[in-house]
Amino acid sequence: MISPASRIFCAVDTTDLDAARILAGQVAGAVGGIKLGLEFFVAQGPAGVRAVIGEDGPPLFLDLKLHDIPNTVAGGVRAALPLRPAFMTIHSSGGSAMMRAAAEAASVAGPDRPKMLAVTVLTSLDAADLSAVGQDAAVADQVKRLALLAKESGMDGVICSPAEVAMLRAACGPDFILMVPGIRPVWAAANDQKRLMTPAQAVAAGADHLVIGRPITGQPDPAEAARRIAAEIEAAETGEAAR
Ligand SMILES: O=c1ccn([C@@H]2O[C@H](COP(=O)(O)O)[C@@H](O)[C@H]2O)c(=O)[nH]1
Repeated sequence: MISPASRIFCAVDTTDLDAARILAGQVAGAVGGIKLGLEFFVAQGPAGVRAVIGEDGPPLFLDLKLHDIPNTVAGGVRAALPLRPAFMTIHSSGGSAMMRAAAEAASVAGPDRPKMLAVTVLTSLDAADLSAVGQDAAVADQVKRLALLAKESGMDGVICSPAEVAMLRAACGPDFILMVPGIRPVWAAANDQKRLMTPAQAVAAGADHLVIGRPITGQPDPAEAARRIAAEIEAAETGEAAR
């Protein structure tokens, strides 16, 4: 069974290289991997990623959320392969041809290729936000539609909110990876996240991995916060097993 700590990818969202290295060092051993995304990558680029992860560092989730025409996204994926990410993201709303091109580009790396994940509906959006951009489907229906398209288009999994995990696990099967942000322990602030649940609820619903930033990185002792979250997941899992 996958350990609670190894499910957690800590989102290191900063522009500062030293701060990122310190955070990654602090949470090493308390989480399963490090997520570096837009904010860090724009500021520090591939060299910064290498400086944080190192040669034999933790699994890297490179969350660039690529969204462009198929040729450009495929080029972006190929350019990221030397960083050896375990996971990469593109936007499912870029469409099937874009996702297929990305999957094909990743496959060049062979068995060590990154697992390709498609963002469905950002966890910061609710029904009113979707409606404002012309999408009047219920959020869960839109997430399901995009996840099924992602699966058909060769994606290994999706990014979804914890609220859609149980539904997607049933719709997409046991092997489709569900990487889940919008995670908030009861003791953490929601910030800009709108579709959220606790870590224990997300894992109980069937999430494979949890992406957690501010509830860990905003604490005075990030490692202690990560361990606290892992303990909450473990308590829920043990309780479930005992029932
Ligand atoms: O729908 C999405 C997709 C990605 N994210 C990313 O996850 C982390 C969450 O950070 P918190 O501080 O725990 O809110 C962040 O890096 C986002 O870019 C997401 O939140 N929602």
